[in-house]
Amino acid sequence: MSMTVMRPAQGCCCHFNNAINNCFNLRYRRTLKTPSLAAEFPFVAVASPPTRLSLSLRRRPLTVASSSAATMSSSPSYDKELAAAKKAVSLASRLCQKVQKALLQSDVQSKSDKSPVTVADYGSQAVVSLVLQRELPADPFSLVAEEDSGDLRDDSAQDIRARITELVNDTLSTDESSSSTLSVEQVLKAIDCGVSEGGATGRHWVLDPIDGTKGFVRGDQYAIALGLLDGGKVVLGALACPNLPLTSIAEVGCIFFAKLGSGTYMQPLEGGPAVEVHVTATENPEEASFFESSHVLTTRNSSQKLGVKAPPVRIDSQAKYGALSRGDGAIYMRFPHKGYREKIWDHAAGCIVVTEAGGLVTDAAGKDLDFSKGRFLDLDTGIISTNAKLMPLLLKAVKESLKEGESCSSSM
Ligand SMILES: Nc1ncnc2c1ncn2[C@@H]1O[C@H](COP(=O)(O)O)[C@@H](OP(=O)(O)O)[C@H]1O
Ligand SMILES: [Mg+2]
Repeated sequence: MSMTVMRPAQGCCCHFNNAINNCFNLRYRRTLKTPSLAAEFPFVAVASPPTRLSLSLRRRPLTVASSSAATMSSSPSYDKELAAAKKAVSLASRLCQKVQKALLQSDVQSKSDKSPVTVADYGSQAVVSLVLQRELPADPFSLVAEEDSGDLRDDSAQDIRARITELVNDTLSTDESSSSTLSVEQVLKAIDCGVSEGGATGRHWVLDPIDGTKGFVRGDQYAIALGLLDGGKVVLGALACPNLPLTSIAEVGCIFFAKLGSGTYMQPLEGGPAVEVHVTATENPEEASFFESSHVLTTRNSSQKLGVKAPPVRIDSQAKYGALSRGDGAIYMRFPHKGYREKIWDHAAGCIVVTEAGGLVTDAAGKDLDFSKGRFLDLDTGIISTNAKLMPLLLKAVKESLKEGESCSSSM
């Protein structure tokens, strides 16, 4: 099946860009609570006939492929791994959506009560671990992931263990290949598979079971991010963004997936045709909108030096990489406080999703991210991402800013 995706005009004025940014900020926030926001964005195109998708604000035609065509045109290796990864993050998303919905509907939930996010974090990790092992039984299994079951084994965590186990069993029962009901111990063991150190040799799955926990708790953006390292390189990624609008604000929930050398595709989380996506082709910094974390604030100086006029679009999690890969914005900058060590699960899936869509992801020195050094990224200050045309300008602006001493952003 072939379709046309509309991309935004490249020559729009800064004023328009500011409007876009403001709308993006709204569009990416609280999609779960206020799906009716669609009415507020008349320029956000809604896909009407099933054979034609319109990506909001885009004018450049793109190649679009159904998921089967996408698979056929890709390289033969890692096909089954990608299929397993997509299934794993999709099922984990279901678990997270269930917990988030209950969390947001609960009037009595105290803001300081971390248990819903804890339950979803562990549950998501267990589901991904179990699905990967079940789908790829012949492969040695190594998982580098954020959580371990240490705290859950405490006597006081009995209820939470039971709740996680129930959620994992409920979620897996929605998949036809699931058979037996798992015990608490089996679920804890699945979580503990995530202790791998990764490294430069062999294959290692890299998982953030809920990236953007702050966004998750607020009802905003979060992601289930899964990548596969082979020989220290990210060779595939599946990035589920349950609250990210798809083609219109009314349709929420996307999965981005990419395999080395095969491009990046976006698909509705609930299933449907996959669309090949590309980063924006804009060359003009004045037209560029940029993303930053909701709580790791980027240096203003760099964007000002670059000539970016639009205010930053703040969203949580690697949903930023997904949005960048489909050209929603042009730049992502991340400058954590001095001494902060970036973890590989916060960037592995997002990185390949952007690079396969034609973008670049580097540290502040312009070096590719190195995922071969274990659980942490070994990098120069910060992470920046944009298209190939803007990257030299962005690197120059960042270097000048760093030289002037504005090396660190504030963390909220
Ligand atoms: N002060 C800080 N500086 C940099 N990164 C931080 C941070 N505090 C938390 N993080 C990381 O940033 C991730 C969220 O990314 P973002 O800021 O883009 O939403 C968090 O992932 P989790 O939410 O999985 O813990 C966490 O790993
Ligand atoms: Mg994270």
